[in-house]
This record gives sequence, C-alpha cells and structure tokens, in this order.
Amino acid sequence: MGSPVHRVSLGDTWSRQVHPDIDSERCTPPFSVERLTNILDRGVQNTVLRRKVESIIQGDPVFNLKDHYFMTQDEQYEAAVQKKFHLEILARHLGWSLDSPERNYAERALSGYANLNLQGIAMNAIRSLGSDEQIAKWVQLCKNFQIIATYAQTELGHGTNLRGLETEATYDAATQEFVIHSPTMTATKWWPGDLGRSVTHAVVLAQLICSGVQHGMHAFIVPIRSLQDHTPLPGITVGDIGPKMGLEPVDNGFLRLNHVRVPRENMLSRFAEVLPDGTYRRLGTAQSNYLAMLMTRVWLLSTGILPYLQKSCVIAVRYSVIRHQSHLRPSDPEAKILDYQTQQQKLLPQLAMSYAFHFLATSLLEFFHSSFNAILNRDFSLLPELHALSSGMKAMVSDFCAQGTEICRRACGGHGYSKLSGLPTLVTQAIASCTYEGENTVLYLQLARFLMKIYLQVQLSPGSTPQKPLPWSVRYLATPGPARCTAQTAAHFLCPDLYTTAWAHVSFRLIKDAVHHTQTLMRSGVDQHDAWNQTAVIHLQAAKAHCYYITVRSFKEAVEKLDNEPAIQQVLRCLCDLYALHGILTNSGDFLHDGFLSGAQVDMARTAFLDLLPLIRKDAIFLTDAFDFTDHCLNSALGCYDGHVYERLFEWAKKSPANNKENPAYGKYIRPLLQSWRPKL
Ligand SMILES: CCCCCCCCCCCCC/C=C/C(=O)SCCNC(=O)CCNC(=O)[C@H](O)C(C)(C)COP(=O)(O)OP(=O)(O)OC[C@H]1O[C@@H](n2cnc3c(N)ncnc32)[C@H](O)[C@@H]1OP(=O)(O)O
Ligand SMILES: Cc1cc2nc3c(=O)[nH]c(=O)nc-3n(C[C@H](O)[C@H](O)[C@H](O)COP(=O)(O)OP(=O)(O)OC[C@H]3O[C@@H](n4cnc5c(N)ncnc54)[C@H](O)[C@@H]3O)c2cc1C
Repeated sequence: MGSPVHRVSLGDTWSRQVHPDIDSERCTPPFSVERLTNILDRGVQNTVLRRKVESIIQGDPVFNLKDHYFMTQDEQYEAAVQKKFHLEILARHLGWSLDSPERNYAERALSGYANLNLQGIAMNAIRSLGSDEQIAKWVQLCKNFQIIATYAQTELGHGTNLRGLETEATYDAATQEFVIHSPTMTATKWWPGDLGRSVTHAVVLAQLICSGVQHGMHAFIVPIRSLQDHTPLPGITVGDIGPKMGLEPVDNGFLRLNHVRVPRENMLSRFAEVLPDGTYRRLGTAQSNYLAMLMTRVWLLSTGILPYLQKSCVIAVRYSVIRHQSHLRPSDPEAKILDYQTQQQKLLPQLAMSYAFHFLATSLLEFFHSSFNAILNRDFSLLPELHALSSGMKAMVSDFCAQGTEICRRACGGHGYSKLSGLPTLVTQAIASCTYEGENTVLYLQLARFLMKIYLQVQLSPGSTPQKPLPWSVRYLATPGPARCTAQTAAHFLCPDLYTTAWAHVSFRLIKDAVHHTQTLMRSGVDQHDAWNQTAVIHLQAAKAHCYYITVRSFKEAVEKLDNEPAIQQVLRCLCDLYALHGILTNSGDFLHDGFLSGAQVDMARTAFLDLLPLIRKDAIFLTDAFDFTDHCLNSALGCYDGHVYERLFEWAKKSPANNKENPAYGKYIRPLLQSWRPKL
C-alpha cells in the first residue's frame, strides 16, 4: 500500500516503508476511507483545503514539534507563543483571516502547541454580548492581534456560582466611567488562560453597581498591560498561577484590580446598558450575559474536546496492531494485541464514541447556528433548550473523552505511560475540559432542571396537545414507548429503532423517578431547594441517560442519511450499534430496574455487542485513518501512520537531554555514595 504523503510527515528514513503489520491491515478496504474522511470534513473541498493547510504547517520548521516533550514549562510556553506569532504572520501573508477555514485548520493542526487561544473565547464574548458597534471595534482589534485578550470570569472564591462573583464594576456618572475593583482576596480572578504573562486586555466579568444598586454579572473590556511595553497598567496586579496538572504551554493567570477605571463604552451592552446618568436598562434576561459561555461550550465540543479522544484512538489502535504479546494459541506466533477480545472491548467503544460525538457535535452546532441570530435579536424562545442541551452535551462529551483517553493510554501498557506516546498529554487536556467552561456535575444539573420542567409541563396536560410544541430534544417525553423490550434474539439488538427506543425508555423512566422523588419530598414538607439537593444524584443520573439517548438518536439519524454511501453506512451502522449497546451493558441496572429488559435480554445484548467486536476490529485501522490526523499533529511515537513504533520510541528517547549531557548527580551524589564504603571493601 502506498502511504499518503500528507499523513507521513515526520521525514524519518524508515517512514518510506510502512510496517508490514499495519500494511496488512490496510490491504482490502471494505469502504472508501477517503470518502469517509470527506464526510467527516463535511465535503471533499474541505478535505482538500485542510490538507493544503496541513502541508504548509508541517513543512514549516517553526511548527516542528520534535523537541516538545523534552521542554521545560517555560520553554513550552515560549514555543507556543512563537508558533502563534509565526502563524499570525503566515496567515497575513497568505490571506487567512481569523475566522477563515484555513485558519481553523491551521489551529487544528497545532492544537495544544500554540497558545493565545483565549483570544477566540474573548471574541465569542464580544460577539455574543457586545452591541454592533462594540463588535465592529473590538473584534477587529482582536482579529488583527492589535490587542490580545482573555475571558476573566472565575475568581479564587467562585467559579460555578456566578452570582457569587465579587469583582465590582461601580458606575461613576461624574466621569462616565466604571471603577473595576477586587474588594477581597477571594475576588481575585484566577485561572483565565493567557492571562499570566501574555494578554493586553481582559473581558472581565463583574457585578455591576449603579447608584448603589447591584444588577448582577456584566462584561467589561479592561486593559491589563501597556500596549507599548507590556508592563501591568496602574491598579493591575497580574501573574501566573503556577504549575498545573497539564496544559503547560498555557499561562493561566491571576488578576487583582484596584479601582481601575474604564470608559462607559467598555461595558458590553447588547443585553443591558448604562445610560450616561447612571440609569440601568436591561434589554435581555437575567442570564443573557451567560451567552458567551454557551457559545464557547458548543464551539469547544468539536474543536477543543473531541479531537483528544479521536487522536487517542488513532494512537492506541495503530499501536495495538504493531504490538505483539503472548499467544492466542500456544502453537501460534505472538498475537497482535488488538486480536484479544479484551483489547477490542477497551478500544472499539472509544472509537464508536469518537464517531458518535462527531455527529452529535455537528448537529448541536447546526442547532446553535440556527438559533444564535434570533437570540442576538432578543428572541429567547430557543435559549432554554439550547442552554440545557449544550450544558449536558459538554458535560457528557468531556466526561467520556477524559475516560476514553485514559482507557486508550492504559491499553498501550507501559509505553502509554511515556509522554512520547502523546497519550499523557491528551489525557490531561481532556481532563481539564471536564472543569473549564462549567464543571460537569453542575452542567448536568442544569440539564436536569430543564428536563424536570418539561416533564412537569407534559404531566400537566397528559394526552392533550400542548399549546406550543415541545422542544425537539425532549419530544419523546410526551409519548412514552412500550414498557417491555420486544427483542427475542441477539440479532434484534442490532436494530437502531429498538435500541433507540430502549434508551428513550430508560431516560424517560429516570427523569420520571427523579421528579417523583423530588415531589414526594416536597409533599412531605421538605422545602423545594432541599428536595432538589436530596434528589440531585438521581437527577444527575437522569440527565446522563438523556444525553446518551440524544447521542444514540443523532448517530442513528446521521447514519440513515448516508443511503448513497452503502459501504460507509454499513460500517458506521456497526459503530452506532456498538455505541448504543456498550451504553446499555455498562448501565444494565437501569434497563433491568423496571423489567424493561430481562436478564436474558441483557445476555442477548451482550452477545450482539461481543459479535460486533471482531467485525469492527477488521476495519479499525481504516476507521482511525479516516480521521486523517497527520503524524505531525499526533506527535506520538506510538501512533504514526507507518507503524514504526519501536524505532521511533528509541530515536526519540535518545534525543532526551538526559542522554546528551553529563549527569550532574553523578559527581555530587552517586560517586560519593558508591565510594563511601570503599575503605571497607
Ligand atoms: C481549532 C481550535 C483549537 C482550539 C483549541 C482549544 C483549546 C482550548 C483552550 C481551553 C480554553 C478553556 C477556556 C475556559 C474558559 C472558562 O472556563 S470561562 C469560565 C466558565 N465558567 C462557567 O462555565 C461557570 C458555570 N456556571 C454557570 O454557567 C452558572 O452560574 C450556572 C451554573 C448556570 C448557574 O447560574 P445561576 O445564575 O445560579 O442560574 P440558575 O439559578 O441555576 O438558573 C436560573 C435560570 O437561568 C437559566 N440559565 C442558566 N444559565 C443559562 C445560560 N447560559 N443560558 C440560558 N439560560 C441559562 C437556568 O436554566 C434557569 O432557568 P429556569 O430554570 O427557567 O429558571
Ligand atoms: C485548565 C483550566 C482553564 C480555565 N480557564 C478559564 C478561563 O479562561 N477563564 C475563566 O474565567 N475561568 C477559567 N477556568 C475556571 C473554570 O471555569 C472553573 O474552574 C470552573 O467553572 C469550575 O468552577 P470552580 O473551580 O469554582 O469549581 P467549584 O464550583 O468550586 O466546584 C467544586 C466542586 O463543587 C461542586 N459544586 C459546585 N457548585 C455546585 C452546585 N451548585 N451543585 C452541586 N455541586 C456543586 C462541583 O460539582 C465540584 O465537584 C479554567 C479552569 C481550568 C481548570
């Protein structure tokens, strides 16, 4: 098999020949991998453009990632800024504007290795919370990198509870300025990315106070560092928060503001404004200023979170066809570890999830785009569903990606523990996404609250046509399905309608149970808030089931649309089956609880699941190749397209600074230790 040049990018001499163990996996593709890539890219023209951009990136020595794993944190930070700077210069030269597809592809290729990404999140805030004039002014400055901005919301004392934020923005009508101030230690902004050492400006979220009255959290554009010499401006104390679990290239920072004055025009005012005399006018809802987070959650799913799992799958699956360990039968040669059922059971559900989440993120993005303009024009009718869905989906995707990347890492045995595998970095990146942009439990509970409301709404008018149709994602709550699953054989579990119905049933029942528990407590005299807290674990479980149901449904619908691609449809159908059944088996208690499934039916589901594993296993390399990550972008000694795992690990390890300088500990400690007993020998 020829090796596509765009994938084999590291320029190692052995790259010219693909390892026979992975080459043999690519012998007879049952579907066009190229077409599948086009589908994932949403069009052949996008694949062509992406590859063009990737070849520019990987051909440029500044974007070389070779030494990354041996760098100190400081060096990683500097290299990441250098890459961003170089990308910016290159983009100007090539005419790639900040929102262009070329620019997005370049960011994807450098994901995790370039920083100043909070510029995008700050722009999301400006675009969603700013007036048209503010957008025109500030987004342009950001786009040109005339300023570098971050989104500074979280404080030492509060992250989740935005109403508890302490930073104050007090309006001074005499000067028509806001005075931005951190009144306490716990009001210190803590965590914003790129804040520690890089940004010039911050979108600061603060409690607005006009004429002594508090109006809740609003967004203000605050200059932080001088545009001339980058020193902190008067009243600003800013710095880096210190070592973290991962994300070394990013300078997460702290910020204290001591009566910093900004002009009235610096309050983002699409949904609220302060008139010169200090009159406050609310133009949106109390939660309108949360819109920037919503936008970023949707955006991050496909750009910032899912790729960690997809890359981990590519690395672990490729490695698993190269790695031989032990024997399936004593007389056989050592087996590829991917041929062990247990290895398939670890990796293939992760692969299925990678596809499931791709289609989910796509449909959520479409929903977002179709409702965002209406929201900007203050039509908030779609907002509750969009907020609930994006909260739940961000929580689910990041949770599963964090678990999945770790499963992939452990599935690579000892070599998965080496940073050179690329996997530890992917794990820590995915773990961070469980916390930022909303801690996952908290986000699931936002969805649960929405589900409870809808459920109660449906119960109030059972059977009758509701005044306005239910939001599409929860319409199933109005039409409960059968009380028992009809499957009689394992093969019946390979029917998308059957398992989608099963997931709808479990989600419906868990929502009903959660609401029932809450209401029972309330009827017994427990106050509404305590009742919610005492049933939150059950609500959480319901929200998770709902997310699973939505994912299964969106995957099923995406596969159904591929009628003109029967071979691809067939393989994706298997992945969809595997995803749905894996969820049923890992949550079988929920399906058994009310007798929807019998024990015998769970056994059938397990048989169907296990039978799928070898089917998907034979296509696993094709399915991972289809993501079309370049070797450069994977930056993994285990996961390269050519399969030369051992040579690459050895070559990369040899480059370690530890192997290329004198050992300072030898003279100081090892030699004295060894020699300390010499007189007695
Ligand atoms: C190719 C590119 C590669 C890019 C690579 C990417 C690299 C990635 C880099 C990493 C970047 C990381 C950046 C991280 C940034 C951040 O983390 S910023 C900080 C984020 N912080 C949060 O998310 C905080 C989470 N907290 C909240 O959202 C809220 O406080 C809360 C949990 C929602 C609670 O708020 P509260 O005011 O208490 O509301 P409630 O009482 O719970 O609800 C009242 C009603 O309001 C509704 N509601 C809540 N939020 C919203 C919303 N956003 N939109 C619409 N409606 C909302 C809620 O449902 C309630 O409704 P009702 O029930 O009808 O009353
Ligand atoms: C890598 C990284 C990058 C970040 N980047 C930024 C950034 O650029 N800008 C920015 O402003 N912030 C940023 N953050 C901060 C991040 O958004 C917050 O850490 C996050 O929103 C969680 O808030 P918290 O830290 O206050 O956690 P807490 O809310 O204190 O959570 C701690 C625990 O309490 C639980 N809990 C809290 N409230 C409730 C509740 N109501 N019900 C039930 N349980 C609850 C949570 O589930 C969790 O288990 C970043 C964080 C990280 C880790």
